[in-house]
Amino acid sequence: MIKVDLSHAKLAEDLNDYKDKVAEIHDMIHNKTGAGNDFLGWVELPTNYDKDEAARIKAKAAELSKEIDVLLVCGIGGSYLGARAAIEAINGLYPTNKVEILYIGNTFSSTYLAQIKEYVKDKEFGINVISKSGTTTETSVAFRIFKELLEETKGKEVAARRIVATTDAHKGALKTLADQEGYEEFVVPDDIGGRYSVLTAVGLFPIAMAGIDIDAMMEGAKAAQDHYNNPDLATNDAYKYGVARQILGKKYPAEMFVTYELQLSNVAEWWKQLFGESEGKEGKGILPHSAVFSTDLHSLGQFIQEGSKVLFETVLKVTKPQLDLTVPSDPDNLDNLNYLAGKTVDYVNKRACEGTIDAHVNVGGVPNIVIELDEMNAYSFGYMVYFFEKACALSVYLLGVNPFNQPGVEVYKKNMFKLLGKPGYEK
Ligand SMILES: O=P(O)(O)OC[C@H]1O[C@H](O)[C@H](O)[C@@H](O)[C@@H]1O
Repeated sequence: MIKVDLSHAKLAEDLNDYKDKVAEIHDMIHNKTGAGNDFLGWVELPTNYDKDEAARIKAKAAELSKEIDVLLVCGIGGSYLGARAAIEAINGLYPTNKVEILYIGNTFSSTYLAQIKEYVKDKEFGINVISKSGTTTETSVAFRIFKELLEETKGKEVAARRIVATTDAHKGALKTLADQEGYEEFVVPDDIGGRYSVLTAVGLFPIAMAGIDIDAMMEGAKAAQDHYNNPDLATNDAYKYGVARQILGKKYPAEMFVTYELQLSNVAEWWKQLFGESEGKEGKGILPHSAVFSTDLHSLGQFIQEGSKVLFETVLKVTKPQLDLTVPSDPDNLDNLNYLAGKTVDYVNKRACEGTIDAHVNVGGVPNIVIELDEMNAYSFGYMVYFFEKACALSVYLLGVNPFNQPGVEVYKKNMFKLLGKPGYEK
């Protein structure tokens, strides 16, 4: 399903030197003995996720899909990126499923929110409000605005039926509100942090609303859980990737995650939070960056090829496209393109990928890690998520950092609260 190719990575160290350390960290993860060990619920989630809740998710999604045309997914960071990554990667950017999925709660941009308000005001819409803490300000502000709109246009009873809250099982403002209003509630497990939560209700409900098979996604994740439950660096590709990026990280401050499909740009955003928030602390970490090729080769390609040597690339290559087209033959051939007639567009895309890797690695001196995924569907998405989660935990432990906290995120919030006059933050 996933193959990691390090033949273009130009590693300055032997992977094998990390064998013992990796086996040790594998034990730390599985025996929960490392820093942040109360956030390791994702490790066995594909096996022991709440099946009753999954059934409720499917039932509510089926029921709500009959009633609404637009679902507003109201969350930020780990509370929306995974769902968005999955929905776009699997359904594409112009999907045919009945319910349109839009994202709010991920910004204070008044223009963005006002435009969405205008767009949905005469439509049949519902809201999935998602927040582990239940107090994130971006999410709370957007939810208040759209809850009011829904209640005003449809009445409180219909609104309560069309609002689904995904939050902590026991505490937080959103939990209190959901209990009081009688919303359908789903749970963010205590032992799973936001950036590791896509395979919980956080991701599964919006993904189900997009018409995607969440059982297949969890089966894919389970296959990856079994496959990567293996301390042997020589055969565990998730660990190979985790180690390789740390070896490269000693020389290069940035890692550029590259895909060749526009619909994977939010997989990159999800990946950036996963690695950036897990690793960027104590003055350490590789800056996670991303690009979609060949699109960005026409903007960033020059820098990558010949600019300062600050990055290595991690290329996610999906072998089989979901759809394909053939370049037509043209008798006049005025555009001189007949040499491609009869070839598929994906054939061209793959040659662009091969040519770019060769140019960047062998001419530009930019190391490439290539991660090959055979296809993109619900099953393989679940598999891929688990692969990156496991690789991330290993990689960040290898750096000597707790992968599961994010103390730095609070600093801007405190400043903002002070400036906004939030009670308790005045001085
Ligand atoms: O789910 P929430 O509690 O609303 O949090 C949403 C996001 O914002 C926080 O500030 C954290 O940095 C993220 O890790 C989290 O995913």
